[in-house]
Amino acid sequence: MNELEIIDITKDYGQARVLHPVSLSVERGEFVTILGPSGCGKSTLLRILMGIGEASGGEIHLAGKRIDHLPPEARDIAMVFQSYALFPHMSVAKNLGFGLKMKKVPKDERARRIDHVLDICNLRGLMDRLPRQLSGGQQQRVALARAVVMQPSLLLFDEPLSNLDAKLRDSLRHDLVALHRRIGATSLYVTHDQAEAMAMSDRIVVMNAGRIVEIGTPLELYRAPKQVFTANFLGQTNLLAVTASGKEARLPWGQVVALDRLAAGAVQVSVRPENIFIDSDPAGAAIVTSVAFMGPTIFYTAEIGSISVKISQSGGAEPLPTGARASLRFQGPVHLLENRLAEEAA
Ligand SMILES: Nc1ncnc2c1ncn2[C@@H]1O[C@H](COP(=O)(O)OP(=O)(O)OP(=O)(O)O)[C@@H](O)[C@H]1O
Repeated sequence: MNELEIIDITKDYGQARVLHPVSLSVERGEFVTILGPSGCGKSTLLRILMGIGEASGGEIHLAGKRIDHLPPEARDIAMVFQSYALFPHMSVAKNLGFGLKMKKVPKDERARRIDHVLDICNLRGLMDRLPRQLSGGQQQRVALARAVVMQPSLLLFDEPLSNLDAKLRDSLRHDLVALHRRIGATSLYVTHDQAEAMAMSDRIVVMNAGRIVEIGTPLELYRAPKQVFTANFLGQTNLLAVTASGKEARLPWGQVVALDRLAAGAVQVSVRPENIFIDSDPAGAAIVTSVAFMGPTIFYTAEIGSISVKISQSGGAEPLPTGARASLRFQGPVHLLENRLAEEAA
């Protein structure tokens, strides 16, 4: 059964529509990420879910109950904020107990629950500290524990790791997903960081300009994106204009490849840099225009006529020099892209 149902939620500011009808179902226990660039409407949607922002239309159902008309405290949702939002004058233990006290949870039940989250969030030794006596990563663990201790039907995360350095972010990312699985929570996580979304999520919801562009598992969206926006936003890609005939198309370097469905005429395909192989070839159609050695990978750009192609090669080959002639060979799936957003905007 779906734990969360968002049905045709819209948001208008005066004449400006910042959320077009957005619908999304999240299953119980799922970890779903909303991924999109700044200004796409992620925070607006989160605020509406939380009840701190009002929708212009639509419905929200959580655990079988309609909640969009309820105040935040009656929604059974807990949120972890980017800024931690801990009470500065309260110890860790008091921060964890505050929400439970407000909900009039009996004292012994409170103590039991706090005891449990201190363990699972690895905070046992810090329970008497004030927030200012904690590192950023520790504060974020307290913020997470404070949400988890409420045992909500839904956990919301608003870019909770973006204030931390890269290394800490990686390890907290891992802890957070492990905790989500351990407590069997249903989680909706908002980020603009595609690597974070790929690493953590059961499914990713790609948003742009107030609309859901595409929904899928990280693997589906990376390997077989349907929309140009998704192909571009998740990792690096080459968007190539090709001419299709039946189930075949010719890539700019002359190679004929099979398409995943029938098409005719001018179409766009997404070809990932790691699916193109480059070889030194004095008679090749490509000229290497840049080379960046990154340790395990070499990134190239090569030109074929007026088309520039990105290639990434791993496996320890000797880098080709700039200016070298080369031949390119594609291996992997070729997925036709639709351009629904451009059509809608037109
Ligand atoms: N009070 C407001 N009045 C008018 N427009 C607003 C208001 N608040 C937000 N917007 C607009 O709504 C759109 C969505 O904003 P929102 O904050 O949800 O984006 P976001 O995806 O969360 O971006 P970021 O990652 O930068 O926080 C933006 O175009 C923003 O300018």
